[in-house]
Amino acid sequence: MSSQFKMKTNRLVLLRHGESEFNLENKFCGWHDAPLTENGEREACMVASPALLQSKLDFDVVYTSVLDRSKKSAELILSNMNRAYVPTKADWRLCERHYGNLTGFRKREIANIYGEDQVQAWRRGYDDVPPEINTENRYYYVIRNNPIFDDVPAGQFPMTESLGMCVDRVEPVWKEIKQEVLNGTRVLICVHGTVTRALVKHIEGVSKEAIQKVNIPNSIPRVYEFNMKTGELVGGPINLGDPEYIKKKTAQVAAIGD
Ligand SMILES: O=C(O)[C@@H](COP(=O)(O)O)OP(=O)(O)O
Repeated sequence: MSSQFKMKTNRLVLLRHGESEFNLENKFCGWHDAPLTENGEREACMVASPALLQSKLDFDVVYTSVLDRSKKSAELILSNMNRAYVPTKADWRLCERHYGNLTGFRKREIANIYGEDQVQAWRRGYDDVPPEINTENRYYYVIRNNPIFDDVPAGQFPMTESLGMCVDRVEPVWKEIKQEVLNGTRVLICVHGTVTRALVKHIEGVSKEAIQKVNIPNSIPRVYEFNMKTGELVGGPINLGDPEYIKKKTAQVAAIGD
Protein backbone atom coordinates (compact mmCIF):
# COMPACT_ATOMS: atom_id res chain seq x y z
CA MET A 1 0.00 0.00 0.00
CA SER A 2 1.44 3.45 -0.87
CA SER A 3 2.17 5.86 2.00
CA GLN A 4 -0.54 8.14 0.59
CA PHE A 5 -3.17 5.66 1.76
CA LYS A 6 -1.64 5.28 5.21
CA MET A 7 -1.65 9.05 5.86
CA LYS A 8 -3.56 9.86 9.07
CA THR A 9 -5.55 13.08 8.82
CA ASN A 10 -7.89 15.13 10.97
CA ARG A 11 -10.36 17.77 9.93
CA LEU A 12 -10.99 21.23 11.32
CA VAL A 13 -14.07 23.37 10.64
CA LEU A 14 -14.12 27.17 10.61
CA LEU A 15 -17.40 29.03 10.69
CA ARG A 16 -18.66 32.61 10.99
CA HIS A 17 -21.68 33.05 13.29
CA GLY A 18 -25.24 33.59 11.94
CA GLU A 19 -26.52 37.02 10.95
CA SER A 20 -26.37 39.52 13.84
CA GLU A 21 -28.58 42.57 14.37
CA PHE A 22 -25.68 44.77 13.28
CA ASN A 23 -25.10 42.64 10.16
CA LEU A 24 -28.76 43.15 9.27
CA GLU A 25 -28.55 46.90 9.82
CA ASN A 26 -25.22 46.95 7.98
CA LYS A 27 -23.43 48.56 10.92
CA PHE A 28 -19.83 48.12 12.08
CA CYS A 29 -20.01 45.85 15.10
CA GLY A 30 -16.59 44.66 16.28
CA TRP A 31 -16.54 44.28 20.09
CA HIS A 32 -20.15 45.39 20.55
CA ASP A 33 -22.16 42.40 21.75
CA ALA A 34 -24.99 42.47 19.16
CA PRO A 35 -27.28 39.44 19.32
CA LEU A 36 -28.28 37.16 16.45
CA THR A 37 -31.38 38.06 14.46
CA GLU A 38 -34.13 35.46 14.02
CA ASN A 39 -32.69 34.87 10.58
CA GLY A 40 -29.25 34.39 12.15
CA GLU A 41 -30.65 31.73 14.47
CA ARG A 42 -32.38 30.11 11.49
CA GLU A 43 -29.10 30.12 9.51
CA ALA A 44 -27.30 28.30 12.31
CA CYS A 45 -30.03 25.65 12.40
CA MET A 46 -30.98 25.39 8.72
CA VAL A 47 -27.72 26.21 6.92
CA ALA A 48 -24.76 25.31 9.15
CA SER A 49 -26.03 22.24 11.03
CA PRO A 50 -27.43 20.36 7.99
CA ALA A 51 -24.22 21.02 6.03
CA LEU A 52 -22.11 19.61 8.88
CA LEU A 53 -24.40 16.61 9.35
CA GLN A 54 -24.47 15.84 5.62
CA SER A 55 -20.68 15.82 5.58
CA LYS A 56 -20.69 13.54 8.64
CA LEU A 57 -18.63 16.00 10.64
CA ASP A 58 -18.57 15.54 14.39
CA PHE A 59 -16.82 17.48 17.14
CA ASP A 60 -15.07 16.94 20.46
CA VAL A 61 -14.79 20.63 21.28
CA VAL A 62 -16.06 23.96 19.95
CA TYR A 63 -14.14 27.22 20.24
CA THR A 64 -16.04 30.52 20.31
CA SER A 65 -15.31 34.10 21.30
CA VAL A 66 -16.94 35.56 24.42
CA LEU A 67 -19.42 37.50 22.23
CA ASP A 68 -23.03 36.33 22.25
CA ARG A 69 -23.40 35.97 18.44
CA SER A 70 -20.54 33.48 18.38
CA LYS A 71 -21.57 31.52 21.50
CA LYS A 72 -25.26 31.38 20.56
CA SER A 73 -24.51 30.18 17.02
CA ALA A 74 -22.35 27.37 18.41
CA GLU A 75 -25.04 26.40 20.90
CA LEU A 76 -27.75 26.28 18.21
CA ILE A 77 -25.56 24.33 15.79
CA LEU A 78 -24.64 21.72 18.40
CA SER A 79 -28.20 21.41 19.63
CA ASN A 80 -29.45 20.86 16.07
CA MET A 81 -26.82 18.19 15.56
CA ASN A 82 -27.94 16.47 18.80
CA ARG A 83 -24.51 17.31 20.18
CA ALA A 84 -25.46 19.72 22.96
CA TYR A 85 -23.07 17.80 25.23
CA VAL A 86 -19.97 18.86 23.27
CA PRO A 87 -17.89 21.23 25.44
CA THR A 88 -17.38 24.79 24.26
CA LYS A 89 -14.46 27.02 25.11
CA ALA A 90 -15.08 30.77 24.94
CA ASP A 91 -11.85 32.71 24.49
CA TRP A 92 -11.65 36.52 24.36
CA ARG A 93 -8.74 36.26 21.92
CA LEU A 94 -11.24 35.02 19.32
CA CYS A 95 -13.39 38.17 19.57
CA GLU A 96 -14.09 40.05 16.36
CA ARG A 97 -11.57 42.72 15.37
CA HIS A 98 -12.30 45.92 17.34
CA TYR A 99 -13.72 48.37 14.79
CA GLY A 100 -12.63 51.45 16.77
CA ASN A 101 -14.68 54.58 16.34
CA LEU A 102 -16.55 53.06 13.37
CA THR A 103 -18.43 50.87 15.87
CA GLY A 104 -22.18 51.42 15.68
CA PHE A 105 -22.16 53.42 12.44
CA ARG A 106 -23.75 52.24 9.21
CA LYS A 107 -21.14 51.34 6.60
CA ARG A 108 -22.92 53.47 3.98
CA GLU A 109 -23.02 56.45 6.37
CA ILE A 110 -19.23 56.21 6.86
CA ALA A 111 -18.73 55.79 3.08
CA ASN A 112 -20.73 58.98 2.48
CA ILE A 113 -18.35 60.87 4.78
CA TYR A 114 -14.94 59.31 4.02
CA GLY A 115 -15.55 57.69 0.60
CA GLU A 116 -15.92 54.05 -0.42
CA ASP A 117 -12.18 53.46 -0.92
CA GLN A 118 -11.40 54.49 2.67
CA VAL A 119 -14.21 52.34 4.03
CA GLN A 120 -13.00 49.31 2.05
CA ALA A 121 -9.43 49.98 3.24
CA TRP A 122 -10.62 49.96 6.87
CA ARG A 123 -12.75 46.85 6.26
CA ARG A 124 -10.35 44.79 4.20
CA GLY A 125 -6.90 46.43 4.19
CA TYR A 126 -4.24 44.48 6.10
CA ASP A 127 -2.60 47.37 7.94
CA ASP A 128 -5.33 50.03 7.74
CA VAL A 129 -6.34 50.86 11.31
CA PRO A 130 -9.77 52.48 11.88
CA PRO A 131 -9.75 55.57 14.16
CA GLU A 132 -9.62 54.66 17.87
CA ILE A 133 -12.93 54.53 19.69
CA ASN A 134 -13.43 57.54 21.96
CA THR A 135 -15.80 58.40 24.79
CA GLU A 136 -18.15 60.25 22.43
CA ASN A 137 -18.99 56.97 20.71
CA ARG A 138 -22.29 55.66 22.09
CA TYR A 139 -20.79 52.15 22.45
CA TYR A 140 -17.57 53.20 24.23
CA TYR A 141 -18.75 52.53 27.80
CA VAL A 142 -21.08 49.69 26.76
CA ILE A 143 -18.04 47.84 25.44
CA ARG A 144 -15.49 48.97 28.02
CA ASN A 145 -17.71 47.98 30.98
CA ASN A 146 -19.03 44.73 29.53
CA PRO A 147 -18.16 41.95 32.05
CA ILE A 148 -17.74 39.43 29.21
CA PHE A 149 -14.34 41.09 28.67
CA ASP A 150 -13.17 40.67 32.28
CA ASP A 151 -10.52 38.14 31.14
CA VAL A 152 -8.82 40.62 28.82
CA PRO A 153 -5.47 41.36 30.50
CA ALA A 154 -4.79 44.95 31.53
CA GLY A 155 -3.13 46.79 28.69
CA GLN A 156 -4.48 44.43 26.02
CA PHE A 157 -7.99 45.90 25.72
CA PRO A 158 -8.02 47.27 22.16
CA MET A 159 -9.28 50.71 21.15
CA THR A 160 -9.19 49.73 17.47
CA GLU A 161 -7.64 46.97 15.36
CA SER A 162 -6.60 46.32 11.76
CA LEU A 163 -6.83 42.88 10.18
CA GLY A 164 -3.08 42.54 10.72
CA MET A 165 -3.43 43.28 14.46
CA CYS A 166 -6.16 40.65 14.60
CA VAL A 167 -3.90 38.14 12.82
CA ASP A 168 -1.31 38.70 15.59
CA ARG A 169 -3.91 38.51 18.39
CA VAL A 170 -5.27 35.12 17.28
CA GLU A 171 -1.87 33.54 16.60
CA PRO A 172 -1.29 32.09 20.12
CA VAL A 173 -4.79 30.59 20.35
CA TRP A 174 -4.48 29.25 16.79
CA LYS A 175 -1.23 27.47 17.78
CA GLU A 176 -3.03 25.85 20.74
CA ILE A 177 -5.96 24.76 18.56
CA LYS A 178 -3.70 23.40 15.82
CA GLN A 179 -1.90 21.25 18.39
CA GLU A 180 -5.25 19.83 19.49
CA VAL A 181 -6.18 19.09 15.87
CA LEU A 182 -2.87 17.30 15.29
CA ASN A 183 -3.51 15.28 18.48
CA GLY A 184 -6.76 14.05 16.90
CA THR A 185 -9.34 16.32 18.56
CA ARG A 186 -12.21 17.22 16.23
CA VAL A 187 -12.55 20.99 16.50
CA LEU A 188 -15.17 23.48 15.32
CA ILE A 189 -14.21 27.17 15.54
CA CYS A 190 -17.37 29.31 15.47
CA VAL A 191 -16.27 32.94 15.35
CA HIS A 192 -16.42 36.19 13.34
CA GLY A 193 -15.74 37.53 9.84
CA THR A 194 -12.35 39.13 10.49
CA VAL A 195 -11.23 36.46 12.96
CA THR A 196 -12.08 33.81 10.37
CA ARG A 197 -10.01 35.74 7.80
CA ALA A 198 -7.14 35.99 10.32
CA LEU A 199 -7.32 32.22 10.83
CA VAL A 200 -7.49 31.64 7.05
CA LYS A 201 -4.25 33.64 6.81
CA HIS A 202 -2.57 31.40 9.41
CA ILE A 203 -4.00 28.14 8.09
CA GLU A 204 -3.65 28.67 4.35
CA GLY A 205 -0.56 30.85 4.55
CA VAL A 206 -2.04 33.35 2.09
CA SER A 207 -0.25 36.64 1.47
CA LYS A 208 -1.23 39.99 3.04
CA GLU A 209 -2.49 41.04 -0.40
CA ALA A 210 -4.54 37.90 -1.08
CA ILE A 211 -6.29 37.87 2.31
CA GLN A 212 -7.79 41.30 1.54
CA LYS A 213 -9.92 39.67 -1.16
CA VAL A 214 -11.32 36.95 1.11
CA ASN A 215 -14.91 37.45 2.32
CA ILE A 216 -16.58 35.06 4.73
CA PRO A 217 -20.39 34.67 4.68
CA ASN A 218 -22.35 33.79 7.81
CA SER A 219 -22.98 30.12 8.69
CA ILE A 220 -21.02 28.48 5.85
CA PRO A 221 -18.67 25.79 7.24
CA ARG A 222 -15.14 25.91 5.80
CA VAL A 223 -13.44 22.54 6.19
CA TYR A 224 -9.70 21.81 6.32
CA GLU A 225 -7.87 18.51 6.45
CA PHE A 226 -4.47 18.24 8.17
CA ASN A 227 -1.80 15.57 7.88
CA MET A 228 -1.45 14.65 11.57
CA LYS A 229 2.18 13.64 11.18
CA THR A 230 3.54 16.63 9.27
CA GLY A 231 0.96 19.24 10.33
CA GLU A 232 0.52 20.20 6.68
CA LEU A 233 -2.76 20.96 4.97
CA VAL A 234 -4.10 18.24 2.71
CA GLY A 235 -5.69 19.99 -0.26
CA GLY A 236 -7.48 23.31 0.02
CA PRO A 237 -10.46 24.51 2.03
CA ILE A 238 -13.91 23.16 1.20
CA ASN A 239 -16.92 25.40 1.75
CA LEU A 240 -19.99 23.32 2.53
CA GLY A 241 -23.32 24.23 0.96
CA ASP A 242 -24.99 25.28 -2.25
CA PRO A 243 -22.33 27.04 -4.42
CA GLU A 244 -24.85 29.60 -5.77
CA TYR A 245 -26.00 30.50 -2.25
CA ILE A 246 -22.37 30.80 -1.06
CA LYS A 247 -21.51 33.00 -4.07
CA LYS A 248 -24.46 35.32 -3.44
CA LYS A 249 -23.75 35.63 0.30
CA THR A 250 -20.02 36.18 -0.26
CA ALA A 251 -20.75 39.06 -2.68
CA GLN A 252 -23.12 40.60 -0.11
CA VAL A 253 -20.40 40.51 2.57
CA ALA A 254 -17.83 42.05 0.23
CA ALA A 255 -20.10 44.99 -0.63
CA ILE A 256 -20.52 48.12 1.49
CA GLY A 257 -24.28 47.83 1.04
CA ASP A 258 -27.02 50.44 1.32
O1 LIG B 1 -17.67 43.58 13.06
C1 LIG B 1 -18.44 43.56 12.08
O2 LIG B 1 -19.12 44.52 11.74
C2 LIG B 1 -18.56 42.25 11.27
C3 LIG B 1 -17.68 42.25 10.06
O3 LIG B 1 -17.94 43.33 9.27
P1 LIG B 1 -17.13 43.55 7.88
O4 LIG B 1 -15.66 43.48 8.22
O5 LIG B 1 -17.56 42.47 6.90
O6 LIG B 1 -17.52 44.92 7.43
O7 LIG B 1 -18.11 41.22 12.07
P2 LIG B 1 -19.03 39.92 12.45
O8 LIG B 1 -20.43 40.19 12.01
O9 LIG B 1 -18.43 38.76 11.68
O10 LIG B 1 -18.86 39.71 13.93
